Amino acid sequence: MSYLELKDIHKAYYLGKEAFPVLNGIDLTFERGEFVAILGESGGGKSTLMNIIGGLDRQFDGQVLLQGQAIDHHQEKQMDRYRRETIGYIYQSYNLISHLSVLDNVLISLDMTKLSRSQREQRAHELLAQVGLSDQVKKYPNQLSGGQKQRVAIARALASDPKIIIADEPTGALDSQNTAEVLQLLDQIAAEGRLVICVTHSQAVADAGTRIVRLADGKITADERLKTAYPVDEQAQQIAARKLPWYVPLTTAFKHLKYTWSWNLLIVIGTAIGLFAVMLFNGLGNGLKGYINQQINDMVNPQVVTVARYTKTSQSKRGGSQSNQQAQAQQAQGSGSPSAAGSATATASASDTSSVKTFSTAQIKRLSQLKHVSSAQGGLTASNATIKIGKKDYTASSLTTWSANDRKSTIKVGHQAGKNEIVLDKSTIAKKWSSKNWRKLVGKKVTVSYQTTNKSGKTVTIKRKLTVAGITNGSTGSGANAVTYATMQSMQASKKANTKATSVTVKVDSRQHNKSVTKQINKLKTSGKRQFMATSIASMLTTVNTYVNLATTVLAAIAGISLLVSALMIIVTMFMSVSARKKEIGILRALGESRRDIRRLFTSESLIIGVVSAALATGLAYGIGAVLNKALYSIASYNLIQIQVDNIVFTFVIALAIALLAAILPAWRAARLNPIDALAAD
Ligand SMILES: Nc1ncnc2c1ncn2[C@@H]1O[C@H](COP(=O)(O)OP(=O)(O)OP(=O)(O)O)[C@@H](O)[C@H]1O
Repeated sequence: MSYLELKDIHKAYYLGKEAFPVLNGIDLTFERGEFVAILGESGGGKSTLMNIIGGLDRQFDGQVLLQGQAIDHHQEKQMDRYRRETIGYIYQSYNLISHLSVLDNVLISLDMTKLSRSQREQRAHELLAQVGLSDQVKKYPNQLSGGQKQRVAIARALASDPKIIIADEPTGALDSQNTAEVLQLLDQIAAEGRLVICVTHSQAVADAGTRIVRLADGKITADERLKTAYPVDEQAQQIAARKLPWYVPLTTAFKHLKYTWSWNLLIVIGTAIGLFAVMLFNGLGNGLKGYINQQINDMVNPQVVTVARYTKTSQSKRGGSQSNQQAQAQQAQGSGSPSAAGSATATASASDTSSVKTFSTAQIKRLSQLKHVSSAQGGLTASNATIKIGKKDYTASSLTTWSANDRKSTIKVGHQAGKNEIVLDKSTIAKKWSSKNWRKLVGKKVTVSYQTTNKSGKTVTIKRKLTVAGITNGSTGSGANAVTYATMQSMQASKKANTKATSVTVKVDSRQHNKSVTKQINKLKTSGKRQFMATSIASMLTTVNTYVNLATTVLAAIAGISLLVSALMIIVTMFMSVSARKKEIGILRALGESRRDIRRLFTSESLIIGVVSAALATGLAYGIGAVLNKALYSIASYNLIQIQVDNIVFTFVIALAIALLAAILPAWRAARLNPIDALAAD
């Protein structure tokens, strides 16, 4: 049984339906230790035969048997394995990978062996020393002479310890001295017990071997033995082969990107700009939400639910929408913007504390006993009060009782009102009194008066001298001009007007329960009738946040269009890369890499571009975000751009998704390339 046997090999190339026969029934046997020259004229079919022996060509008739076992050329995986384990190629045009160093060109083949990393490096160095290139390992192929390149190719062909070396015109591009050296190396390789098959049209080269096979018109015309084959040590262990580990295409991709870094940098910058824009808008969304929340929380207590009595008439007149409910509740409590409070006067609060439904003590108690409620406090409101300071009158659109909803932080000077004291609004009262010395109002006595109806329905004027305890700057109007509940009750009582609460401020034990407490209160019924109408700042915040989210998502989506451009850029780059690297693909396939390995190589390149772009985008977003925050701080006293971890994660996920999608087609195309066509590429 011969080591390698060719049985009745026929091969024809087709142009359309027309067949051009190249090999017309080749029968040959080869043994290890032989250095066989296949000699023939140009176009005689030598390379075609080598591609069949080497497992690159699968379209032929006949059989190739290795140690008596027929190789199934239609089984892709078996062929990959055959090339990986058994065959080593040496080409006329060297076919080194230009972006890998001399050492890496040899290591790329060793990566498909089971040797450890250090053993692989050691073997690569030994092989390069064997071909006389110890001092050239760090160079790249374009820094070598032709003879040196061919010696690197020989070292690479031997790396995985294959038993068959196929050399296709290995000396075709070399001068006589390099030719002699390469032939000597090939002879040494045969002497190691390998089968060397060398294609040539030079008789001198053929004479260096142990046997000459002549090929003409697709047939063997002569088979001549010059020397006996070298003896073979059958006991010698072959280095075990393995499939290419997943990380090797990744590192090869990285090396290629590094080699062509200037071009790739442009792609990375282009992609990063799109990602950066999306990230910045998301960061702006976070900042705006945070800012709005902070502003609202500064003015009102988010742990508070404001309750008014439910009235059906107002409900049906106003359509009963939630916003109207809110308006009514706010009106009863005296909150809402100053203008809103003013317009409310025209409808319900003109009747003030007399016609607005009031709360009984039992009702307030009922509210205070609800789940997650820590306290419930009644409040009164009067509209269009007159504040007389000295001899001048000032109009306060509302006078309310200070509640848990009012923030102490809104008191700019002075303190909260105590008994027979009042806090006054800064812009509508204090600053009108004196734009410079408004602070001096604290401690002064003012006369507060307003009209209301008493219990018998008569209009009465309530008047009381109060001391200014502080000045507030609460732009919501609630608590802008406020007294204590007790003070207001005593003022109302002086003219037999209503002293019962027209609103109740309910304090919730934690912010999360705000919504559920609001719901609970709205559902409370007595004799089947709804009693209360609750509203909370938390629901307002939710609405505001929804709008901000919507706006920033739209902005981020617009910025996201640039990501499409990024994706196209990566696709184009990958397609160009595949076209430019056809030869490399052919070399890797000839070395035994599978289609999957080739797919991984190009997908890895795309993914690396994606990850580096996302990293650059993150850096840009943080850098430019910080600059913008500094510039805008004077306006809002808040960092308006807040990039969070989830924004970064989102950016990386998007970048990887784009890179992956962009890589699919080019990587698929690369993997589908016919290795012979790929090797023939310029
Ligand atoms: N892909 C192909 N499609 C069509 N014809 C082809 C193809 N490849 C090779 N041929 C033809 O097959 C014949 C044999 O080519 P092959 O390359 O095997 O010859 P060769 O003996 O190696 O020649 P050379 O010494 O010039 O390299 C030639 O006539 C060539 O034109």
